[in-house]
Amino acid sequence: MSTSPSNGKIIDGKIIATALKARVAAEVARLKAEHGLTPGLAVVLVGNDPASEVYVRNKGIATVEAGMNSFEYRLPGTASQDEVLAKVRELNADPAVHGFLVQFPVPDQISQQAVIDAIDPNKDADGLHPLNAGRLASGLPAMVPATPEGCVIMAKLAGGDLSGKHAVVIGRSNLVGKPVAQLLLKENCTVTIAHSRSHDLPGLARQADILVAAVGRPNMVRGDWVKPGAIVIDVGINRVPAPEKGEGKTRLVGDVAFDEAVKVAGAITPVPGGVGLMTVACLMRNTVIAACRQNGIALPKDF
Ligand SMILES: Nc1nc(=O)c2c([nH]1)NC[C@@H]1CN(c3ccc(C(=O)N[C@@H](CCC(=O)O)C(=O)O)cc3)C=[N+]21
Repeated sequence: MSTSPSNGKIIDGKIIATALKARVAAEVARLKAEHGLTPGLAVVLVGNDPASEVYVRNKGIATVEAGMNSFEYRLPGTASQDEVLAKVRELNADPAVHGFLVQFPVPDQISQQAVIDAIDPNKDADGLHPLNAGRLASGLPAMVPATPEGCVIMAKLAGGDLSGKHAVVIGRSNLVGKPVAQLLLKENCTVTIAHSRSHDLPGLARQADILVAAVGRPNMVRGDWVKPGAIVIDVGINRVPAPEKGEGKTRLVGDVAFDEAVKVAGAITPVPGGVGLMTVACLMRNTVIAACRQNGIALPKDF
């Protein structure tokens, strides 16, 4: 990417995601012109969680802007697991849908894992199916989860070659912590996965050349957890009360106490305007990758 990745030490997710989405749109145009193929992404939303509504809308807009077909399916919050699985099987069989995801969280009566397991691994836009997780861990071609991919793209733009650097990932979820650790390992980092039971989290974090915070606890990582000059990637998206904006208002904060960490870090992603935007851009890219694999079309090596 030719665009500057950062404005001083703040890694600008808007600039990087915009450049990636433009790259995706160009590839979509080529697929249409040369192969008559329009990639399609479907999103399934169960219930009407307000945050999910925002994300699903953003994904739909980005899909259309990239020139792809966007499909949105809504099921009531009372839907049974069988009803959700029936929708998954329908999308598995729909030739216009090359990638899809079921937006999380799903209501309590539905098993998130059962939903993931039912998705055709080739259409698994989120890269969460155990086959894709295993393929990633084995160094095989896989659908890669979008948020972790976005984290690593940002870290590389800020830090160049990551080889030999110590990456400390705080968080061990299947959605972010584990896959981001795998991707950093692929970049030849020395990787530590830390979590809520780790002894001396601040001490572990201070060893990091690349610190990834993916815990879901607002402002948990303080300025004195950051090694001077480290690259800090903040995956947290936490809504907290913002009385200064008015009664009942909220604002978005990450897992990192930004105002403290920005003084110490060499580079840091903001929230909002950081990793979240890359999640959407990488999801667009995944849809193109899935469409090409399903149709035996080769992508440029640097895509
Ligand atoms: N199956 C599934 N796959 C997901 O990838 C998935 C999911 N479920 N459930 C929820 C999380 C969260 N997520 C985000 C996507 C975009 C932004 C995003 O665009 N953020 C902007 C704006 C945020 C705002 O203003 O609300 C920003 O950070 O600047 C954030 C978060 C995808 N997730």
